[in-house]
Amino acid sequence: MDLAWIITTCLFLIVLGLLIKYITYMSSEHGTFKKMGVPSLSPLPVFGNFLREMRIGPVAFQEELYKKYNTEKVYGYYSTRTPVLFIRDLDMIRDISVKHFANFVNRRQFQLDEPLDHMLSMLQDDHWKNVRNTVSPTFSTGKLRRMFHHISGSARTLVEHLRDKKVAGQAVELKHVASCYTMDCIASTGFGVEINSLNEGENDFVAKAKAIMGAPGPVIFANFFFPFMNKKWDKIGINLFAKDAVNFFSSFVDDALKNRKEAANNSLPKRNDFLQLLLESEGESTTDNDNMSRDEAKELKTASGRKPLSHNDIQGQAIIFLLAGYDTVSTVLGFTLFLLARNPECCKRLQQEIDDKLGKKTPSYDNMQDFTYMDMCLNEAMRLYPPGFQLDRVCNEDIDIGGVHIPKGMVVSFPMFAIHRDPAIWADPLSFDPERFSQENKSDRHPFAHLPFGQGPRNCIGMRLALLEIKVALSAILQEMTPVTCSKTVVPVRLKFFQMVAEDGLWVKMADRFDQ
Ligand code: HEM
Repeated sequence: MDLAWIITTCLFLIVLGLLIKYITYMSSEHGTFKKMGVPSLSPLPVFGNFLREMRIGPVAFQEELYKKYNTEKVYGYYSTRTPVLFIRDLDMIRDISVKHFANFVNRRQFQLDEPLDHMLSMLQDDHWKNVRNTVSPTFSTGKLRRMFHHISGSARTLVEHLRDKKVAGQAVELKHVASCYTMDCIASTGFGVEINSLNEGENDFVAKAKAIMGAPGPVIFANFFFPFMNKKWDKIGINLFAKDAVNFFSSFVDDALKNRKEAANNSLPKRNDFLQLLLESEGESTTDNDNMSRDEAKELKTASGRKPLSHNDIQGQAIIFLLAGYDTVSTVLGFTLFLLARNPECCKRLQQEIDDKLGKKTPSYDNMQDFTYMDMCLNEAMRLYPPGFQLDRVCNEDIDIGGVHIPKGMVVSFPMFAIHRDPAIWADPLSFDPERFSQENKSDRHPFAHLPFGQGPRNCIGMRLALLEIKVALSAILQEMTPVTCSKTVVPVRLKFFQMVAEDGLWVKMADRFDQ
């Protein structure tokens, strides 16, 4: 027999063996839901139901399944190899998020390089508790008050920009202007950097921040199809986030921290931004954190003692501050202004509230707290367009909840977008109606029917900062201008495939309030 033939045959058998092993491994969990007696989509080998999810996009996929299984408490699908249990029942969502939180501390893991794997959203168990405990006080009332002047400065720039557009009679794309405003807020409240992205375009900070935020793209799929690679992507030159941008921020944070320590040693004035607060927050107690209920704070305190944050921990929190606060805040601000333009009666009522509380005064931290109707409008905008449209947790120990046995290791997911538009919960769900959030109407509804910031100890840590940024911008804009629909306005809104972003943009014009 010729040697070349033997080598080719051996190679062929090795490749075939590896392929069979790969297919077997990737399909090995595909019987899970059948065994559990839980209804689910039938999986394809290796892919599970991933192809369908990618063909119609995760938002439409979530809604499709929610409607298909409308009489079930739970149902499943396979995200390539991984079984994902959708929880439709609101009592079960409550129990998983709060009552049985100890069983569901962590989120689904995606393998990220350092320091991204140290971002709070990615951390697990006691490491997460320790970092959350340390970072939480940086979002307390006192700390937000100290950041306030940065936010109101950015809002002034935004209003000036919109005023110019109004005078020129030009249309405005709300997601774009809201993103510039949010970037200015993040740069100043997070890093002590003053930028003016609306008028000055991209500097290094903005360009690198955008590179990190827009980065994962198709490479993220690698995580779904090669889950066993486990942090080895870096070694073969594949980075899920733009490496040079991550390095830029890592050095930026290092330099800033070094300067601040030196300044403190020389008794120079402190800055009032997230990095400074992160430096100071070590040693503070969670009782300073009015971001969460007493029970949640108690839950956090059970962590085994507080440890100082590592270098990677600090870097990770600086980057998550950037990642988690940019698209979310700009999405909510953009959609709220757009929905107000399309619902002039609601806009008028909100302007009346702003006039009553503020008159022509500049918004201050204290008068941001009692805008009841503004809260209702924001809640309604986040119902229709929740930036984090699906939440997940991983079960860390077998447990029975609501008559369903959830095994250890199971990924559970809350279909937030679909719940927020369920006609059985919300009458005429696609209409914008802030009255849904009046005290009376709220008390008639399940408290877990509205989840824009998540719930329980692992909810959004930046909620109060986010709402502050949005409210300051809204009140400053609506004090003197009204968003109105124009020839460029496209309705109904078509959402992009993977994000809570309008495919055709959110176009309006700004009208002078006092000309109408
Ligand atoms: C309107 C704006 C925002 C929305 C709608 C939003 C929404 C969310 C949601 C739904 C989660 C997951 C909660 C869960 O799993 O139960 C989350 C987590 C998180 N958010 Fe936000 N967010 C916003 C703004 C911000 C801002 C401004 C920051 C920081 C500056 C931030 C930082 C975080 C972090 C660090 C986590 C992970 C928390 C943890 O794992 O302990 N978010 N957010």
